[in-house]
Amino acid sequence: MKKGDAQQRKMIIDQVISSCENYGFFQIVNHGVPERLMDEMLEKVRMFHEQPAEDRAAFYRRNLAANSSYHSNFDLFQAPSANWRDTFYCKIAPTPPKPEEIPAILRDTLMQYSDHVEKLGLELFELVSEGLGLNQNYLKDIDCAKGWALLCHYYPECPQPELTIGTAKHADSDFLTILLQDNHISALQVLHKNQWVDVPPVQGALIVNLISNDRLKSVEHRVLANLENPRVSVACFFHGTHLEPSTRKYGPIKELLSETDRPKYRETTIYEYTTHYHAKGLDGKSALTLFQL
Ligand SMILES: O=C(O)CCC(=O)C(=O)O
Ligand SMILES: [Fe+2]
Repeated sequence: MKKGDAQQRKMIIDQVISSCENYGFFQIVNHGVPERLMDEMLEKVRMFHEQPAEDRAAFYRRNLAANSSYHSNFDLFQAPSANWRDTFYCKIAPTPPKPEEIPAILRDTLMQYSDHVEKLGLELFELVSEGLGLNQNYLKDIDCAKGWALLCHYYPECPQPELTIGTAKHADSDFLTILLQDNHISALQVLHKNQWVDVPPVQGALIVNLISNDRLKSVEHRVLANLENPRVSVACFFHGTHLEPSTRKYGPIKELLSETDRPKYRETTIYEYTTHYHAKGLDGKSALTLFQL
């Protein structure tokens, strides 16, 4: 991902775009986030979730507008079924968290990891803008990279995994997700041509999802529960202004539309979209349906 070599950059962009067009995600290894830090992040997330309940309780809250929260199933009261997972959620930008909003056991590692992810996120928005034939700063200029949050998931081992699910089928609610998954357990699946396909962990790799006017697929995915061991993952959601009030409207990018490529969705604000996504919960249906034209 080094800048400079124009031909190499073009090749990376082509791969990113074609992978997103065909599969809705891609895996990257040469991303600038040190492997040592990725492993440390997964380990610290595991340690946080495996502390005695009284040490975790201070962070327990269900308010998704809070700067940080620790909860089991953000959509517990909305979705038709619960997922077998707990999550520590922390907003990173535009306003960085106060130290006391992050559990001490995670604090330093989480901040170091987020510095690297933020740089990678910005670079990915540039590459994707360019790949779509837009100005390099297009997606950044419309605030896609303005706000983001980190979700530290923990999927406890499950005595009867066939009766439940780690994360129900969904497409992410943000512009771009950077996912770090456990090195030891293959549980993530993506829906490709109506079939669930495993995305086994690759040492040192990060997974990236995107959303768009159906040109770059917003891939549907899920996580299976498993019997043997707890599984840990860290999802970084670049979701713009999220639940903060903003009147900026988002819709299919006008510069990419034509007589033959008409808008498939109406415009909406990030607030409206996010509120709808949360109210619906992970019910297996696409949140985009409401906005379809
Ligand atoms: O745990 C994972 O690997 C995926 C989590 C996920 O899909 C999400 O947070 O949206
Ligand atoms: Fe997801």
